[in-house]
Amino acid sequence: MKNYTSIEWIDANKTLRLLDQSVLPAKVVYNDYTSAGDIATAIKNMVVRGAPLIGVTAAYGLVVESFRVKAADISELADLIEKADVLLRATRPTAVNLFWALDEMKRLAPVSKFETQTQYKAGLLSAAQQLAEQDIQINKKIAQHAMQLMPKNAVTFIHHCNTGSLATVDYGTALGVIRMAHEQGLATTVFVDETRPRLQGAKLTSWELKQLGIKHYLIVDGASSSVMSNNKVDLCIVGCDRVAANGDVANKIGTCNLAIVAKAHKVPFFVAAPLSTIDLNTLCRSDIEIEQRDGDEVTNIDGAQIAPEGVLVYNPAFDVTPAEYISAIITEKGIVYPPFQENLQKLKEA
Ligand SMILES: CSC[C@@H](O)[C@@H](O)C(=O)COP(=O)(O)O
Repeated sequence: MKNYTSIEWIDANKTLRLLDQSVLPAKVVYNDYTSAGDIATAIKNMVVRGAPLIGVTAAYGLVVESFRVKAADISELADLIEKADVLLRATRPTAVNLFWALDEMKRLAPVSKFETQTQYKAGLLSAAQQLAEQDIQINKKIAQHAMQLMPKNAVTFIHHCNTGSLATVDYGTALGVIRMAHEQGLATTVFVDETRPRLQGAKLTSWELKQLGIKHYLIVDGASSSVMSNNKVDLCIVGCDRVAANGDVANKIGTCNLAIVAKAHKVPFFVAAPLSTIDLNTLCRSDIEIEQRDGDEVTNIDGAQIAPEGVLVYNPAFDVTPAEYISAIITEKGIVYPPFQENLQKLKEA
């Protein structure tokens, strides 16, 4: 299997290399970035996407900016990094990993810790590298914990959006679970929601599963009830962009529909989430800002208009699945079951 890296630091020219996810699977294109402004645009335009990858990319946004700008002294450099931080925070509002990663950069590499600009830049780089490396280890731990939820010999999943190597630094969260099930020898089948309007399932998840050699069927989002009626589906598994303190889960639009259908068919519904996605400061679903995106995403597919000119479009990029539809949340520290309010708090404190 060829491994396409979603993100790579090129130290020789202080450049961040990102796989352009907006043109996959038709083209495999890497773009190099040397400014926080261009990285902010890449996040906004979904050249990179997926909550954990957005966070790590933003962290590197500060790093490239530190090498790009010319500051008179370390305090001026810190001001310029702060401006970049503000710019990066304004890109996508729902995935809490973005804010978490930028907060982590301040915690791991506070300017007060350094005397020179050179030291500060090296500190920012090392912090971003730490976040990137840790993401891979966390994903593998999530998958390891999830293995206890798998049936013995064969497993059939329904998966929504893309949560694989492309949505993370590597391995993936929900797709990492699927990948580990396959690696451990279970006969693995995945029904892949195409995930309108951006088609992350059709374009990205099928692409990843194909490279991993995992059997999968691409389905339209509305097919999940039919699939659950006519096939033995063991479980639904999704990633997420933010888990509120009460266990409500924000994820790609359509996740809540899938969860409701799963409950009606008595199919367990699991969420794979690193601790960085659990935000105890967000109390419940009404506290989560849902990103609204351009109507063109709905009226056009790959540049071809499919709806009448001027049609009104409502295009929320995410929905929130109420906690009562979620069987468990799988984290790197273990599996959290209801009551989520109490158990998420305990997990974060442990
Ligand atoms: C491990 S990725 C988890 C989520 O970020 C993923 O399910 C998702 O909703 C991605 O949305 P996207 O709009 O493609 O960034």
